[in-house]
Amino acid sequence: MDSKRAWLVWGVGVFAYLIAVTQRTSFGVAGLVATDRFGATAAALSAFTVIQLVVYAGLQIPVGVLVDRFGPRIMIATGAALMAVGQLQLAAASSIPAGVVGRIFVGAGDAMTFIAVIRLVPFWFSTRKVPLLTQLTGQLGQFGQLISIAPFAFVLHAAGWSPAFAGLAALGVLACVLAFALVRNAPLGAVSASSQQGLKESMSDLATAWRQPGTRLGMWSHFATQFSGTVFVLTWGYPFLVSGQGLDTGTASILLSLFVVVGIVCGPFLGSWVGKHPLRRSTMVLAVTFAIVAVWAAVLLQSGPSPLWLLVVLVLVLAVGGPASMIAFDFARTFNPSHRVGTATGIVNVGGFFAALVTMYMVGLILDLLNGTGFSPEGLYSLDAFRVAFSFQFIVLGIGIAAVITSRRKVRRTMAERGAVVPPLRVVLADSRRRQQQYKAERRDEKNHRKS
Ligand SMILES: N[C@@H](Cc1c[nH]cn1)C(=O)NCC(=O)O
Repeated sequence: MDSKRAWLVWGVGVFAYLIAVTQRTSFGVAGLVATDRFGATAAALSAFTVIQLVVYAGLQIPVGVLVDRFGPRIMIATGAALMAVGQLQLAAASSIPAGVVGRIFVGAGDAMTFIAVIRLVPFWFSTRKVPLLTQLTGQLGQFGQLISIAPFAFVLHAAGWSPAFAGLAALGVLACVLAFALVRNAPLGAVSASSQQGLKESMSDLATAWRQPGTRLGMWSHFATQFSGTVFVLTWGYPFLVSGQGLDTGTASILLSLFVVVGIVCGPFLGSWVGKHPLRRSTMVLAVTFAIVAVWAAVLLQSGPSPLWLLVVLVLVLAVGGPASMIAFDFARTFNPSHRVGTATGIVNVGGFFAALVTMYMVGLILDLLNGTGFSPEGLYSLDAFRVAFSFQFIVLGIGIAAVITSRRKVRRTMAERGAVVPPLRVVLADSRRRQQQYKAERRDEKNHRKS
């Protein structure tokens, strides 16, 4: 536990996840070049990202079961290898179907990585460190986006399509080799991170993980906090900022890069806060979700473009949703026995990505419908059209908030049946105020006593 070896294993895991995020986000950066190469329309191009995400989200639960069955090492290495194959296929592809096949491989390999990497953390580190390291894993991985935005984009424009994607495939091979060589599922002599159970037992574990209210609380927490930022970064944020709000492309790109910075600043804070206040995790999830509702309301209720400071606040709040969504994995870990954590993590991870896919699709659909009916003379990506289309998020946020509150009630009831009662927040706050006053009064008395 907490040994040098533990840091090495975790470091390689984080590297593999960072490379997975690079592979995931690389196609977004290549949009314009892809239009020329495949002679594709915008709709056909968005299919690349949507299909990749559908594969990713669809594989979360089977992959979670496989992580429990075979352990993280083999899953991380296989995931990296699949992504390398996918990027090689894309490097060679010159038709849309061939390109989509490449992205399917990338989505499948990506699906294997994150769940397996955060599964390593509780096996290698003491319980005290786990929430912080889980956060750091999530946030450090997001730097993969910056590799897509800068070095990958540079190679793409300087050397061309095939060398750029072949380069990404090489990074995948490197991650695969490092994972095979250096990652071990658990320290020597510790309970193994893989189990010998068959399909029947795995299915029964899946059902048990789903029935556990803490797993569902995690899934809904992920659902509520993560989707709005994911939709913004992966699809509609850039056109909203540039065409809708009238920002120049440089400012819009800087705002989108802020996501990574905010995550790395807030992640450790949220991680240590969760470690200190495990009974208040869902309160933090709700606070962040309400902040997302409030900031979207403030932006979408403006009759014209929002001032820049408000757009910066929007991006900051959406970005905090990333670290807040990592709290969801803490629920999966603490409410399930270790042999079922991979399965529970897979269930949790479906939440945010499912909500993001539905929202991406619905925003596009509403924009198309409004354009078809001539709602806005300024065209498909006008601010008014975005204001209507983005309002769809309030429905998804509302569902998320209601589901978090309902599943939290269920979790607390189950805990109370076992004798662990979670006191209401107002009682805790009143108690802490009373203790502070008492402490101050005692200090005052002590001073007076010394003086006299
Ligand atoms: N919550 C995210 C990770 C994250 C952290 N900050 C911003 N995003 C998540 O669910 N990750 C899963 C993955 O495969 O990336």
